[in-house]
Amino acid sequence: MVRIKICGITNIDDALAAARIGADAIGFNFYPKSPRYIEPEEAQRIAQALPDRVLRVGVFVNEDIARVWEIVSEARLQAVQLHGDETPEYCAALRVNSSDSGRPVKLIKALRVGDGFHPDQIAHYRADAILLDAASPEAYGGTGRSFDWDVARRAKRFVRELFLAGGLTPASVGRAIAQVQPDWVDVCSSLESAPGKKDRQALEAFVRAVRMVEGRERLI
Ligand SMILES: O=C(O)c1ccccc1NCC(=O)[C@H](O)[C@H](O)COP(=O)(O)O
Repeated sequence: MVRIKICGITNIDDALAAARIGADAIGFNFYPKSPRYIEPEEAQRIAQALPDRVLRVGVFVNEDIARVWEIVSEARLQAVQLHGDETPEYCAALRVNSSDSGRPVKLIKALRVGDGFHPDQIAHYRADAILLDAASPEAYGGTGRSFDWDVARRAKRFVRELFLAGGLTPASVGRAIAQVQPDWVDVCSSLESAPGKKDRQALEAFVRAVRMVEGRERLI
């Protein structure tokens, strides 16, 4: 079963709607330059209103490790998504410090697929999961750009758990799943009516498209 992560949640209405419609994970963005930035205190308030089954993920870009753990603890996150230029050494150091949080926190390393990408890179990261996103000169993520899914398909054998991201839409996600067979699909901008604000119909259409490809559309 492919799981669904809805990223860039900034308000409780969108969070609860995403959970109700069937999201398996919610992403909170703690990169101050993102139009989807959320204060840790607000993320905590939203996180505690979500059903337990929904994974709370914090998205970070080149953040100081101590600050990452501060936010993990404050917002009671269950996963950290590193979406910047974090090195394998940074990931290893973050892992060592993870014992400070007193509970297991999933580490997701995002890699951007552009000209310089090679699946061999993946082996260098001690992460629980790898997220593949499109590279862009303009922004680290949330760009709505996609990349050649065949790269993701080939990279899958190097990965314990794969998140497929980058420009997925209700219309394209079915084909992406069929081609790549990822463990997760991750989506942000195609479901927005404005940056940081999700569109209810698009959310529903996305979840329905994922369930359809699995041949088990549910009533939502
Ligand atoms: O969404 C952002 O603004 C963002 C900014 C900086 C780093 C990461 C960011 N988003 C991370 C995500 O997980 C997005 O869901 C992923 O990049 C896919 O976005 P989209 O192509 O818009 O579906």
